[in-house]
Amino acid sequence: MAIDFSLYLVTGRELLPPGKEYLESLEEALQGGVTVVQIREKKSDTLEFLEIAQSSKILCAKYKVPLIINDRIDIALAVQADGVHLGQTDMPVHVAKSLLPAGTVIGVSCNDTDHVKKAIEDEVDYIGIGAVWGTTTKKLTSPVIGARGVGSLLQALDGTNIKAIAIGGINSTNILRTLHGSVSSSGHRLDGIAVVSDIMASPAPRSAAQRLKDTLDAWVHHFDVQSRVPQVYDVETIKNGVVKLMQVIRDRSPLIHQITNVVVTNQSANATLALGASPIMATAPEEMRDLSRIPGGLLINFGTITNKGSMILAGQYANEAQKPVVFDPVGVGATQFRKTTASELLNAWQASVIKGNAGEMASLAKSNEVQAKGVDSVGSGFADPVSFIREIAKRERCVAVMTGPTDWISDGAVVVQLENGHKMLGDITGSGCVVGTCVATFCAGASLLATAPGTSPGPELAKLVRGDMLIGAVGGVLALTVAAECAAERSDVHGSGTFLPALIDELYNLKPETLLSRAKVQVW
Ligand SMILES: Cc1ncc(COP(=O)(O)OP(=O)(O)O)c(N)n1
Ligand SMILES: Cc1ncsc1CCOP(=O)(O)O
Ligand SMILES: [Mg+2]
Repeated sequence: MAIDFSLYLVTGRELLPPGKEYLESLEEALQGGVTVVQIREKKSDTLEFLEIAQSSKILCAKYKVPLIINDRIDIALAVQADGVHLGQTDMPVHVAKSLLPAGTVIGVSCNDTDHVKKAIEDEVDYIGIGAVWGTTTKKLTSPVIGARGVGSLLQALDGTNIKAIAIGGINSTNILRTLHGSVSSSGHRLDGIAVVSDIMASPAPRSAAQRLKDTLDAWVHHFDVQSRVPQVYDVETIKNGVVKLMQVIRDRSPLIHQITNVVVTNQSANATLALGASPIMATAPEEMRDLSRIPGGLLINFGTITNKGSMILAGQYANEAQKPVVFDPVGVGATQFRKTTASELLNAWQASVIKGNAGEMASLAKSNEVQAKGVDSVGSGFADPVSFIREIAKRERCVAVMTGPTDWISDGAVVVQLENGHKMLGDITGSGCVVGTCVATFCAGASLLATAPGTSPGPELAKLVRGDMLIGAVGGVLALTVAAECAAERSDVHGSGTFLPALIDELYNLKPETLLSRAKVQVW
């Protein structure tokens, strides 16, 4: 039978809030939009499990929602359930199939690609991928895999008709990030999400289910619309978009929260001010939530990793607030600690933009084509930067920026090539970090523009953040590189010592017409 897996409720009677009856809670959840129900009774004896399954079946039938039984083939047979869900240590699929009537839906749990390969061989109907996030509902025996981990398992399903849902720690605040971040590079997306506590522990299961369902439906709609009508960018649209953002930043002075490294804190804050925005260089975990509530953007630069906990919290809160998160993985290839931390951060939140030099981007992509020495990139870069940057943007589900003598920016579809800048940028410390600051500032401008009163969220909902992050990224890079050209041409600049203040001056005085006339933009 064809099942709508979009909102899959797994029951957990032990989580019911005081005063809430199980069947009352289940009925409200069904009214809220649950599309499939799995009865999971880990502590009940057989008779109790059977009775719960029978009464649940009657209720599910009333709402025409299929019923699946967790673990127990005998109970599934006894209540004529629509399906069973089997874990890696439960009854093997081929045995279950031999016992159950033909057409019974079979789902299995998968935590790695070997599980997925086996599920394909076993010709199951769906897989439950997880745990995606941490959960207290079940004692986990395998590590959580994050949204990016779900994406690689989804890719292993390419070419099959097997449906996929994610499970583990999913709730109304992280559902969008789960859905968005788990789309594979090949474009394979989840068919649904499964939850226990977000619905079962709620005193208002109808609204809890409705909230999840509304987000799911909106996301699927935007995903489909977006893939059918890709955004069209040409050079004029890009340049005009950037100029518009310059004005928004100066008019509305967004707050740019920056967790950055000790080397560049001062010049980053000054660059932010020079563009007309307002910097706050805050690192205490206690203030991350409050800061996320102020419109603007977030920059996470891990040049000196001393605040990992705050980096995780700040990004998660920014995702919740649908604010841009710009990630600058400084020197990511230099140490194992940096590699692990980058992966931890990218698993904890969805970046809107990732910015790095060729060495840093190569390390993130696990490519050996470009090497790095410390925080610097070595050699002449990628043979095919257009394909490289497009692929990494697709894989990380965000805008990717690769800086260097030529800057490359992609949203996974279009690639923008920028040829501005000056070699003196390489003579001062932290110029790459300041590019990150400028990108975060322009992305914040893009976010303010998109959330202006009367503006509908539009397809940006699917990007986890409102606003055009591609234009934001291009704007940030162009502002700094054009200002660098102007600074280097000044007669009062004699070397790197006078270049840095001149660069801040030129950012401060940057005129739209200067940017428009100097910008060397090409679109691929
Ligand atoms: C939809 C869905 N996915 C995964 C699981 C976990 O099943 P399993 O690994 O067998 O663990 P238990 O639920 O039996 O503890 C699930 N139940 N549902
Ligand atoms: C059954 C199961 N399998 C993997 S995680 C999980 C529990 C998910 O519960 P919750 O949605 O409350 O995190
Ligand atoms: Mg099981």
